[in-house]
Amino acid sequence: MSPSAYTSSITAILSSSLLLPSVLMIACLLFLYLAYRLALRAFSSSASAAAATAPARKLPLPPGSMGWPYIGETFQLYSNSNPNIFFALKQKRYGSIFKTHILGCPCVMVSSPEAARLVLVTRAHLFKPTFPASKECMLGPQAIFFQQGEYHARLRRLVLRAFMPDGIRGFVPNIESVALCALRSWDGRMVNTFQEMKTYALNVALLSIFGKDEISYMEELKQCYYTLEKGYNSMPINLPGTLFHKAMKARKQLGQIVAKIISSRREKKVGDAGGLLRSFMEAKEALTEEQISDNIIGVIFAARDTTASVLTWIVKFLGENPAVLQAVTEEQEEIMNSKVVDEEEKSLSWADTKRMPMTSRVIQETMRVASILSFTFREAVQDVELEGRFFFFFFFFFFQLAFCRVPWFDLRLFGNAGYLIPKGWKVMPLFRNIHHSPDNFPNPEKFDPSRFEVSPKPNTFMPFGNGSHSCPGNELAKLEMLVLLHHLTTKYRWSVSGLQSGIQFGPFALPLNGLPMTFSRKI
Ligand code: HEM
Repeated sequence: MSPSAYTSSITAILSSSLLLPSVLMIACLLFLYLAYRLALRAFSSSASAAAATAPARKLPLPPGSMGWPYIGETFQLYSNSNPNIFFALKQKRYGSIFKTHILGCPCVMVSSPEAARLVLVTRAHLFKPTFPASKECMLGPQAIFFQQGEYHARLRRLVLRAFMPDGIRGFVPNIESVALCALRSWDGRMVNTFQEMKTYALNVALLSIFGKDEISYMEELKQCYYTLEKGYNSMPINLPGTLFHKAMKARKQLGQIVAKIISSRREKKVGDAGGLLRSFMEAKEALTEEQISDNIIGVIFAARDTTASVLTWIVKFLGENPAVLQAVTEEQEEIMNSKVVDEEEKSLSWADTKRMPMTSRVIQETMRVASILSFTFREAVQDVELEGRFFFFFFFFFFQLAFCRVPWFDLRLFGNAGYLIPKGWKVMPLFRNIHHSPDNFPNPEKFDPSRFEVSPKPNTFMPFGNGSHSCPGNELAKLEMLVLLHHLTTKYRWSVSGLQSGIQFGPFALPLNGLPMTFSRKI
């Protein structure tokens, strides 16, 4: 091939519409990679001055302030009854990753979807779950929340087996009975919505744990659980007379009740009652009675206030948004009418609960707006370097070129080359900030279920967490909410008692005073 022919064929290839963007892209990627390496080196050298006193640090700590010695910024966090105000102010000032110091612990708070995913999913092995020791001994040190590694994976398989659709679909008629019974008991009364929803959620949790047939010991078990619960947020002082002491005693009794249920099941060889206990008892690698009871108590704890808070918010939001309530009621009435045979209403089925898209969107939007779990806690098990945003830039740039769009540059992406999270520091992914960011959800304070007609951007909607510790009870939670809402909207109307607005935290976000309401039957 002559040089001129060679040159012209290269020109022809280069000018072809497919290759030119690719060459440009490779050149840009190379350029950005070099820039990234240079930035990393710059950070290393700026940190080297401190290397004589501290271990070599490649990256700086995140921006933020650490407050006073030991107490840190605890007062700033608790000076307002709403901790989200503290988080939002910090985020505005320092960006989506910032450091602070709360209750004697240095913390890094993360509120970008990418950083939260990194902590909870892609590098989850570098961050262990962490709870105050008093909470751990109250719920049971062998409960799933506190575990990592093989034991955690084993427990999680057993819990998921009980709470995945196949494990719970058979419970729909039983959950429906529990819902109808609850609604009947509210009829014509002024009730504290949250307290009533707690009773409903507890009954559903016990059903899903002990199965349809288990009725012995249930009252005793509930009474012990109520005492345990009262001590959960108390000062951890284990002296006779204190709430904490009573709670620890109740915890011991709960363990004994679970042991009695296990042994009576073994004697009777009850096999088909279903539920979590059955899943635990049929584990290939047997669990001890203590492990079973720690996890049963833990699951009751995880299932109850969470679901009850979301249900309380749903009742509030539906009451405040008549058009949405109307749409939900119409959807539910259509299902109800399709279930009437010979003037009798048949039980809901699992398939019916899959025909409730509008109601499901209301649940999703409620979980986003209310974000009842504003954040979760992890602890860095070693020094962890959070890479900068160059990685995301690569991805983004590639995407732009691949789809032949005009590349645009978000300068914030050049903002940093990364941060160091030192070993032992707490790390808090801030779910609520992610759910309330206008970048992820336009007009975020507005209750608008229609936004869920399209799926949210990846990692921006995490009401059930993310990764290996994400909520294994999410299918059950959604199911029990749908069943209750079916009967609530088709058969009852409700109104707020008294002028009360506002939020309380205890520890979940809740309408003020648990939302006192009057419910009455429609016909
Ligand atoms: C609307 C109700 C619920 C919400 C919003 C919710 C939310 C969450 C979240 C965010 C986590 C992850 C926490 C973390 O990563 O640190 C979690 C974990 C967990 N949830 Fe739920 N949950 C709900 C209902 C339930 C129910 C009904 C059950 C059981 C029947 C349950 C059982 C659990 C368990 C056992 C874990 C710990 C999982 C592990 O550590 O591997 N939750 N939940």
